[in-house]
Order: sequence, then structure tokens, then C-alpha cells
Amino acid sequence: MRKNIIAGNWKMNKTLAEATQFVAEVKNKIPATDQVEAIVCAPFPYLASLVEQAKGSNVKISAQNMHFEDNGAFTGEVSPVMLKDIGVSHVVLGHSERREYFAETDETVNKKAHAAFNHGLTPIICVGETLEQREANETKSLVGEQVRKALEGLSKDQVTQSIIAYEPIWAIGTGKTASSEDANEVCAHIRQVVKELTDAATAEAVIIQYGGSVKPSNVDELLAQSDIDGALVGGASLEADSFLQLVEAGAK
Ligand SMILES: O=C(CO)COP(=O)(O)O
Repeated sequence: MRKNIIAGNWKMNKTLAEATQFVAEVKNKIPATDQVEAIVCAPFPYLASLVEQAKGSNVKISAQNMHFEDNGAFTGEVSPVMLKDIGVSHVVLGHSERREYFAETDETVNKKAHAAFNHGLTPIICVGETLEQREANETKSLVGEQVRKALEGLSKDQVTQSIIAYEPIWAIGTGKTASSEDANEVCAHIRQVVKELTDAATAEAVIIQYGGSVKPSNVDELLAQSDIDGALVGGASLEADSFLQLVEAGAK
């Protein structure tokens, strides 16, 4: 049985004091079971100190983005080498907000996925459709294409280790969740695409999260679905209590 991975994506929120307080509150309360993994995706300036703070606990620390190059003249960017150097384990790639506001494309997501593996970071690769695309019945073809492009050229081993997050854009921060059946249908389609790209064992192993207005009141139903293996959570991951409830749901 696949485990659940609950990742809290704080986006551009919290002061250092608030970030530190959060990790202090949650780090000894993560259920000690292999069934669940807890990840905090924090803003760049806090990563190094949160990694130190989380040492010896079951909380992993992730970045929310990175550049694909190791170093160079890319003012304002952060490289995979830097993230690895400070002990970050995961990196969110291709979040819809990066795609919409910062010109992220399937091609750069793919370059970043390769760069992540080249430096021992685990990518959390985000895909998802807009409301217009859903209404035009394009969800599966669009999401399938995003997955194909993001994973292009990765080995089966690397695909197995990747985390894919299905986040319908219309459900992000809107309070609208995809019904658990609809979310599961798209996650199952993603698994099918992974199978076509690799093989049945890889598709069976890959972790596929759902994201979009996940909260303690709807997480159980989502995680009960056959192809949903955790959640990428924005708003409801900002409070320690609520994050812990989500992680506990993942441990069931
Ligand atoms: O974008 C998201 C996580 O990456 C989802 O955000 P919300 O949980 O706030 O809808």
C-alpha cells in the first residue's frame, strides 16, 4: 500500500518567528508511522534554519521553487546546489502560481525535475487545469500532457521517486474542492499516463497528491480514494493544529 504524503505549501506567508514556532509545535507530534510523511514547503529565507530545527524529527523541509542551473548570472534565483547544501530534501516544481505569474512552462519544469534528481532533491511536480479547460472537457488531455512533459527523460527510478500533485487551478484558495471522485479520476488518469511512460510497477508506486482547498473536514474523504496518496495544502497548512490534523488523517 502506498503511503500518504502531506505537504504544507505556505506560499509567501509567515515571519521567521512564526515559521519557527510552527515547526516547534508540530515536530514532535508527527505520528511515528511509515504510512505518512510530513513536509513543510517554506519560503527561501527560512529554509536553512527550519532544516536545522527539524533535524531528528519526522518533518521534512521543502523549497517552493528553484532554478535549473547549478550557479551563474541569474540574479534573484536559487539553485538546486544551494538547496541541497543546506539540507533541503524536496522542492515544489511547476506550481500553477509559478506557471501563471512567473512564466514557468512544462519545459522549465522538466529541466528543474532533472536538476532536482541530479542533486538528490525530490521534486513535487504540480499539474492541473483551469476552470475553462475543465468546462471544455480538456482536463485529462491537458494534465496528461503536463505529466508527460514534466517527466520526459527521467529514468523509471526517478519517476518512482517523484511526487506528482494534481491541483485543479479553480480549486486553489477558492474553498471549492474537486469532488473526491472527480479528483480521483484525474489522479487515476495520471497514474495511467505514468504507466504508459514507464511500466505498471512504477505507476503503482508513484505518489500522487491532490491539492486545492484541502482541509481537515474534507481530507479523509479525499485520502480514502484509490489513487490519491496525500495532499498538497495551502491555506489549511498555515496553522499548526490544522496541519497536524491533516497529517494524522494521512496516518490512518
Ligand atoms: O495551491 C495549493 C497548494 O499548493 C492549494 O492551496 P489551498 O489549499 O489554499 O487551496
